[in-house]
Amino acid sequence: MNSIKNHLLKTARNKFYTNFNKKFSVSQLANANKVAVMGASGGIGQPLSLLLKQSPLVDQLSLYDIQHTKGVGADLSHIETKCKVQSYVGQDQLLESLEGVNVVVIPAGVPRKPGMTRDDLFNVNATIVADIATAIAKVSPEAILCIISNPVNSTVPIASEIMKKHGVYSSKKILGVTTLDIVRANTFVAELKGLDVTKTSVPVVGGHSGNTIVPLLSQASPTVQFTKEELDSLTKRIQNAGTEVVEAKAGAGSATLSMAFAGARFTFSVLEALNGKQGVVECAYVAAEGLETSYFATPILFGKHGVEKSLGIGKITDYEQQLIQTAVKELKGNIEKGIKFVNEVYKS
Ligand SMILES: NC(=O)c1ccc[n+]([C@@H]2O[C@H](COP(=O)([O-])OP(=O)(O)OC[C@H]3O[C@@H](n4cnc5c(N)ncnc54)[C@H](O)[C@@H]3O)[C@@H](O)[C@H]2O)c1
Ligand SMILES: O=C(O)C[C@H](O)C(=O)O
Repeated sequence: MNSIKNHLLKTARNKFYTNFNKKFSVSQLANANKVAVMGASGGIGQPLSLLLKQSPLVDQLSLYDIQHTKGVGADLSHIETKCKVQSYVGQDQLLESLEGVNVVVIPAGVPRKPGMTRDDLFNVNATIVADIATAIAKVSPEAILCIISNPVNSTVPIASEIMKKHGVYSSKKILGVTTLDIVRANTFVAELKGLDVTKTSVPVVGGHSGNTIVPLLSQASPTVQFTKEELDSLTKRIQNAGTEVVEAKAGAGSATLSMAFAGARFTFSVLEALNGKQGVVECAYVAAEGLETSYFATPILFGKHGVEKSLGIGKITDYEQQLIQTAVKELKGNIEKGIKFVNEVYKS
């Protein structure tokens, strides 16, 4: 009886891992990867850590937060996967939490409430991200940073300026996570056009707030035709999807579960490329060259050291060109604000 039960359990478990690995195309497991989640006890941090704990790509998970990490860590550590979990709580353990990590995912900081813009989070989250980036610069300067904390348009320049101050800056390693915009665009386009969502892919470029989110619907794969009305309403929905969740949560925060999914997908892509997989591409908000702003999200080819190269925005329509013009104006201000904060306001 027991052996039948064991067999069934094993089969179910193997099926789960096979499906999970297929979903995230886990193919390279050779390297030892240690991932830190900063803000691990939060609405995003907890489900994100759960997804990372399940992945064979992650050997060690370091959980850091200013509260509750011991409980989250104890809970996750009972899951029967090979990934080892360590938890760190409070400022005193910040540096220790980053020892030996090669990827740091940062969802630390306050979320929006109805009526707020992402930029309204700047006053609180700028310091949180700057403090964490300072610790990374000191302890794990080689690590790749995946920044989720809003306003991403400013927190990525903030982390970059901190690294520059400490003489450890590499534009290849500081990544703003915009994956949720792509996940949403794929979902909404597939729903509208009756496509298989697992085979639908829409690049989203620019930044990560309102008008700066620019879906390139003309580059959707498979190729789809949209009327002007469809273009307007899809673009608007993708740009406002974060607000849609904030309003539905009515004061209880912003997107957490879909963000954990998107954050895990992004982290797995970064890890796969670190492990040597070729051809890994995700959109990300990174330092840009040859564009109108110094940071811009485009499809990025990842490699063993983070960003291998930007694949650019490709051929776009006049409609998309206009969206980009609007995005650029706002992005420039967001970027300038982040740079100014580190150089004129922040005291580490
Ligand atoms: N990039 C995106 O697409 C995207 C999507 C959703 C949310 N976000 C952003 O992610 C952030 C987190 O959202 P959430 O819903 O998880 O919020 P949350 O309040 O549920 O969790 C945030 C966590 O950060 C922790 N924290 C606060 N200060 C910290 C510090 N100095 N060091 C370490 N941890 C600290 C808190 O204790 C909390 O556990 C917000 O800024 C939100 O706007 C970004
Ligand atoms: O909307 C927010 O404030 C959170 C996040 O940036 C999102 O897009 O869901």
